[in-house]
Amino acid sequence: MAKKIGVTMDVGNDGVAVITISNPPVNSLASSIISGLKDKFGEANQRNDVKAIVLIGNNGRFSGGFDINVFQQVHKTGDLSLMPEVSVELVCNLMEDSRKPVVAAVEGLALGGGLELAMACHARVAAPKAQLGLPELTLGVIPGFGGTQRLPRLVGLTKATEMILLSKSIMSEEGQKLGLIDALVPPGDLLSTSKKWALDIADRRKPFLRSLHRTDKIGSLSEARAILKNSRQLAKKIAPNMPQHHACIEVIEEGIVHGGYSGVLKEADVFKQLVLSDTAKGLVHVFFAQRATSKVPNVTDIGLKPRPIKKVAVIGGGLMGSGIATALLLGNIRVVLKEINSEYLMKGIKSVEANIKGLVSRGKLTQDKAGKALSLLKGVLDYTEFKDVDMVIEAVIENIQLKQNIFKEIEKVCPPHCILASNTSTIDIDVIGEKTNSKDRIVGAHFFSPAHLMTLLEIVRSKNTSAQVILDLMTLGKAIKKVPVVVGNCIGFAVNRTFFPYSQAAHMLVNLGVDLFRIDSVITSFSLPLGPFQLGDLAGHGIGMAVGPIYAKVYGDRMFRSPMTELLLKSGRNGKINGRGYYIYEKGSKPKPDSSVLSVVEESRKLTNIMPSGKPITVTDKEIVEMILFPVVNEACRVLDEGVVIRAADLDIASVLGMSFPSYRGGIVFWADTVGPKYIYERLKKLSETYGSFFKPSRYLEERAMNGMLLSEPKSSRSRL
Ligand SMILES: C[C@H](O)CC(=O)SCCNC(=O)CCNC(=O)[C@H](O)C(C)(C)COP(=O)(O)OP(=O)(O)OC[C@H]1O[C@@H](n2cnc3c(N)ncnc32)[C@H](O)[C@@H]1OP(=O)(O)O
Repeated sequence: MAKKIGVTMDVGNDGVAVITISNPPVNSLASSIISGLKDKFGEANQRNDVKAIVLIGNNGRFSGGFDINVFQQVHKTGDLSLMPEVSVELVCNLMEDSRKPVVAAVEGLALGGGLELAMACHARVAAPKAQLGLPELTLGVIPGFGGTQRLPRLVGLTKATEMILLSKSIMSEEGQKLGLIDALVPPGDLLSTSKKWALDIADRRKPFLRSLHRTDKIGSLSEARAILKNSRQLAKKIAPNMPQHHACIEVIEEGIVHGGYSGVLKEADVFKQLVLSDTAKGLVHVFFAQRATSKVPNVTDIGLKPRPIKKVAVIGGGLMGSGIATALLLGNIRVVLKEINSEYLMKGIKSVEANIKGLVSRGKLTQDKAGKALSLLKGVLDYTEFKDVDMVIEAVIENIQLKQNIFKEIEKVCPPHCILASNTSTIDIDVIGEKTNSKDRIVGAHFFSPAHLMTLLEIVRSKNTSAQVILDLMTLGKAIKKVPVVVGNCIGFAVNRTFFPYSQAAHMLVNLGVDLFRIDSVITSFSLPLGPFQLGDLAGHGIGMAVGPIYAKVYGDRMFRSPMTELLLKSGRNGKINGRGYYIYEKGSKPKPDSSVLSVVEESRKLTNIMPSGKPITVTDKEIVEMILFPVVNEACRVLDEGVVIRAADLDIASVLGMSFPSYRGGIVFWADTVGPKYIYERLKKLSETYGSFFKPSRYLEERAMNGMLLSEPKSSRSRL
């Protein structure tokens, strides 16, 4: 069916013009919609038969805001003139300053520019459960249609700054309590009530309120300054490396000090500067990249329908198994948790309960929902319950033989339609299923720890996995609020494989004489939440030892063999699990660098003996970032070259959600393209000449650098240079 895009106006006998935005699926404000709105509001203002106006969105959604595709066009071309003039021309002049009252009829959602249009109306009538918010900061910009000025005037400065800085949306019920929504009515009454409201304003039965002119919720200048001081502190904490939060506070302050209209003008200026920032480019890329992961060639485009998955068995109640079980339960899926003895089973169930309790105590889950989730869990010690499960997720230790045996057993006890998944983070899926006759229903379901909190789900497709199984798992992933990314089968898959050089490079630097705590601090300043050593502590060093040989077997030509992990374990430090690693972990306090670990470091340095002339090397912070992250980019190039991901943007999303690579840098490949493939290639070449093959540029990187191509360009495309 063709999409109907445009703005229509119907004028009724009652003298109300209903202006409707149609741009499926979310009625985003594309340039054509904006010019349509200008035309229709201009016409409504002129026409003598129009007394009042109602603005509504088609198909139960008011508007998802300005068309983010336009940002992408501006980023590609650098041409700011692609951004239509909206804030003054349409929002202030044609809507808010109109002599005819305008009422917004809000249903479904009013986000970003959508809410901003609604706030410029003289009243807002909403249906229940409509989502209202200004999420622009998540795209690296600020609200640009007057939202920075009107929201504080409608809900008060404290609530407005919280909603804008945290990009937190609210429901229309809360909106009504705050004064953002004037009336809440059933969806069936939305249009009629809005029309009546508009006529009531026109006939002076209700007040004709212009949001920008209001001052009743702003408070005194000193109160406002105190609130903005807190907001600045919040911004420093949540977004130390991003410009839009601070810029937004400045713009809000302008309006408080010099009046709303002055604020609107400053907002427009700052908005234009921010649209072109690297932060906006990275965040807009992430927005589209995340949505692109749902499009998997030969899976989502061949007319298959997902089969329902209602009951899942999880094998293993350790950290991963209990986390996966928690995620499934929270998604209303019945879970059978299997362990090998009652002690382990009790431990697993307790972990699930603790995960759920944690969510309740942090206010993320109601007691009611927690109870419902736990009622869906059943612990078992044998396979009886497996006879009617739709899927099994194996989450035992990384032992190939053990996994092979489990798959051989479950193949016999599960129904033929049942999906057989492994949560391995490393082992080849084909090898795991080698001893079965069910290769088409064997798949990797790689969750990231803690599995009930981390949103990435790597779906590993072996050469035999059927398209139906992939689609079913993608659908399940979405149902439990994960972002599924389909990847190819190889040791480490997309994320762990790309990032295996991360800790190795850090180990090399330490062995070359660089302070390990400095490395962690430089990397966290780059905005990764944990440096490589603290990350190692969190994962537990035993894991590193277990998977090291598996990686060495296939990627041995480019590995740095550091004795440090083994020495660390020998000295009784397994990381956070036992309270000691590179850092000391005590309940209730932040990890503290443990200076006594330096004796382990010294021992390692003696064994590797790689410091030039026995002296520590001197490096800048920038060089530390490059020596740690360029090898990661280099491995990402191999992942792209081998087609482990469908598109480069998938690896960006996987790195953001699986490794917490800063989203404002757009993900690992996007960031590398921003830095420049040629520069990265030249730096790696130089480093490999000095420090060996660990840094040797990959063929893919070399080709891209030589041909002036971006790493993200699809293989077939030609260089523009
Ligand atoms: C000047 C102004 O102040 C600036 C702005 O308004 S910037 C825009 C502010 N608005 C936003 O940030 C909202 C962004 N969108 C969303 O959060 C979510 O899409 C949503 C809550 C609206 C809907 O979520 P959901 O139903 O899960 O659908 P979702 O898959 O995300 O989106 C459906 C489609 O709409 C597209 N879309 C959503 N919002 C869009 C927007 N504002 N512009 C362009 N496309 C948009 C998505 O890209 C997706 O396209 P696809 O099907 O081709 O992949």
